[in-house]
Order: sequence, then structure tokens, then C-alpha cells
Amino acid sequence: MLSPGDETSQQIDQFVDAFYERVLADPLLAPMFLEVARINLAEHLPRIKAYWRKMLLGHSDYRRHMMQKHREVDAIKHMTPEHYERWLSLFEDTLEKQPLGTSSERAFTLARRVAGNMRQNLQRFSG
Ligand code: HEM
Repeated sequence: MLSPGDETSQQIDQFVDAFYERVLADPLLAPMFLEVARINLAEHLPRIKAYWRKMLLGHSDYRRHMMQKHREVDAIKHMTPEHYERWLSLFEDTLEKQPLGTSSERAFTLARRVAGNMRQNLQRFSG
């Protein structure tokens, strides 16, 4: 039998796959991943899944400095307010189609908060 954590863990996998399908098809966001960061999807997706398992289930398998990664991306191509808005709106849309059960609302609250911190952290005079 699945424990509630196992169920959410599977939902996280499905959610992240669906979210990245949207992100990588988005003309504003896709170049950040594919041209600026040149991610290897086979390495990247498990990290994103581990990140959300940490955030939502308290698992400890994500131990990287995600803010530093975004600083490196931002240094090459600035992440503008439009990028954050698009990222959050795709995240929210995906949650509607691929919900995280009882964790959906918390996931969106966390995403908004992290995006807000990131935006402040990487702020430039140009916005
Ligand atoms: C403007 C919005 C965002 C953009 C354009 C963006 C873009 C990226 C890119 C290009 C990478 C790959 C970096 C690399 O491997 O070199 C990345 C990694 C990542 N992003 Fe974002 N991101 C955004 C917002 C967020 C937010 C709000 C979160 C969390 C709530 C998040 C979570 C992560 C995580 C966990 C990684 C993996 C870092 C690692 O351990 O390698 N991102 N992001």
C-alpha cells in the first residue's frame, strides 16, 4: 500500500515532467534552459524532482545551491520580470492539470515565495 508521501512523490514526478514540457516549449523560457544553461535534461529533471520532494515532503536528497545556479544563468542572460511571470503562470497552469493533491496550494505558495526572493536577490538597476 502507498503511504501519502509515496503518492505525493509520484505526483511530483508527473507534475515536474508536465511542467518542463511546457517550459521547454515556451519561446521566452526555453532559451534560458537550452541555450544559456544548456541543461542535460536527464540530469536536470531528477534534480528538480528532488528539490520539490525536499520542499513538499522534507526529503533530504536535494543538497545543491539553486540560487547560485540562477545567479550564473542571470549573469549570462538577465532574468526579467517577464521571465518570472511566465515561469509562475506555467507552474500554476500545470498544477491545475497535474495537481499535487493536498500539496498543490503549498507548492504554488512556495514557488511564488522562492521566485520573489530570487528576483530580489538577482535584482539589477535595469529591473
Ligand atoms: C524566471 C524564472 C526562472 C528561470 C528562467 C529559471 C531557469 C533555470 C535554469 C536555466 C536552470 C538550469 C541551471 C543550470 O543547470 O545551469 C534552473 C535550475 C533550477 N531551477 Fe530555475 N528558473 C526560474 C525560477 C525558478 C524557481 C522560482 C524555482 C523554485 C521554486 C526554480 C528551481 C530550480 C531548481 C531547483 C534548479 C536546479 C538547480 C540545480 O541544482 O542544478 N527555478 N532554473
